[in-house]
Amino acid sequence: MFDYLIVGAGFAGSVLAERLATRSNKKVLIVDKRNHIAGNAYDHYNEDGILVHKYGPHIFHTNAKDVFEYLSNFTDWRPYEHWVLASVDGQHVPIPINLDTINKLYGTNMTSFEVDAFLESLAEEIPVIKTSEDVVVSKVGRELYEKFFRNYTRKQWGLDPSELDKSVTSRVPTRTNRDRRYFTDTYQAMPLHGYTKMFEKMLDHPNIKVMLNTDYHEIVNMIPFKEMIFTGPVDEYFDYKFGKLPYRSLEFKHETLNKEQHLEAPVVNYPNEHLYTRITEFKALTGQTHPKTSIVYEYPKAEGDPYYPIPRLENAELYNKYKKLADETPNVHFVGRLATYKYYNMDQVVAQALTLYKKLTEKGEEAQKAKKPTITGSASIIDKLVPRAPAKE
Ligand SMILES: O=c1ccn([C@@H]2O[C@H](COP(=O)(O)OP(=O)(O)O[C@H]3O[C@@H]([C@H](O)CO)[C@H](O)[C@H]3O)[C@@H](O)[C@H]2O)c(=O)[nH]1
Repeated sequence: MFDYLIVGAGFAGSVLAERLATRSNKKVLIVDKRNHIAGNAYDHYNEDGILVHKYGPHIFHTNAKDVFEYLSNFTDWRPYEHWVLASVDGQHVPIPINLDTINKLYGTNMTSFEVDAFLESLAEEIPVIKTSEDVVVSKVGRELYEKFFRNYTRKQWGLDPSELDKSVTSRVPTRTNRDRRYFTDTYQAMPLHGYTKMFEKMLDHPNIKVMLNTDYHEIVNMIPFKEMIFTGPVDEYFDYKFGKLPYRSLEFKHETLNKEQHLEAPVVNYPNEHLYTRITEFKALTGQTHPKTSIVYEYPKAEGDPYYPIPRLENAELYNKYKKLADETPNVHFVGRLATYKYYNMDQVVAQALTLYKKLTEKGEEAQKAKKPTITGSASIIDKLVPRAPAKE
């Protein structure tokens, strides 16, 4: 009998497996359809010996000290601050838009103050910011919106930014200084030996059994367990009872080139050219030295493995119906990007999983308390006399 069946060995499932097994001494079975752990963060050495991210670039960044410290139990880190160029008007310029972007694009030599005023002169007044178009147009105006955001977003999501929630393009700031970083979080780093090695360490415990190449439907009625943690698409779990939740998928075209470096930046975005959105050069992220280099092109598509929940009102309304059902389903816990239909970054998924772990242990402790005899009161006396040992790491 397993205490928990965990469906999905990505961040959400693996964090919970690790906590439940090592902190609460629970017996855990974690299953994954794919032939590997680590979910979409899976990385591996390709046939030329270059470390690549099979499912596109994964760059760790967080402001949450507890999340960073938690993951640091399983990996050392390589400090890495991500930066990106966008191919616009035949030039490669920094994105997020900053002082250098504007000067390069317009052939000017403006100061920070001047760029600030320039952007303000372009910005449109939008009383209530609702959509991803509003976010950008209200900060930098329509021309820059069209150069950098409109077509990229159409490619990436199959929707116009005016049809997407403001949260999508709000992920990319606008700056009037020369800061070229994609993220400004306190902790920005890549796992020194890669994500898969970090996951291997998380799941390396006698209480955890890992079953790969397994759809949970194949085993759910054969293997006894007490509770389930589900990290797959929530609509799939409920057999699409209310209809399909839309997800955006990606196709990755990996290539290895016979030269040391290919791109000017770790990632180059292509808002207005090509069918792909961006190219990533992995050695720039991992710091690996190698005479060849590996890159990946990302082609967004509607069908295929679900990668991105699509943030817009009608989808949130449909998800809420599934959420209600999920909340009413006893002994099944839904967590992660697909199961809670949230466009979360890796650190947010880890935080969500740690929060669920806390909730599960509190629930367990309450159940234990409820089982205690009520008439003798001896347990509480013992509790007072014998201080509890601190929980082991
Ligand atoms: O040039 C651009 C860039 C972005 N957009 C629009 O903004 C949306 C959010 O962008 P981003 O946060 O980069 O999206 P994504 O989920 O793909 O980010 C992950 O990729 C890496 C890294 O950023 C790669 O450089 C990182 O690990 C993740 O955060 C985007 O969907 C567009 O709608 C735009 O229009 N033009």
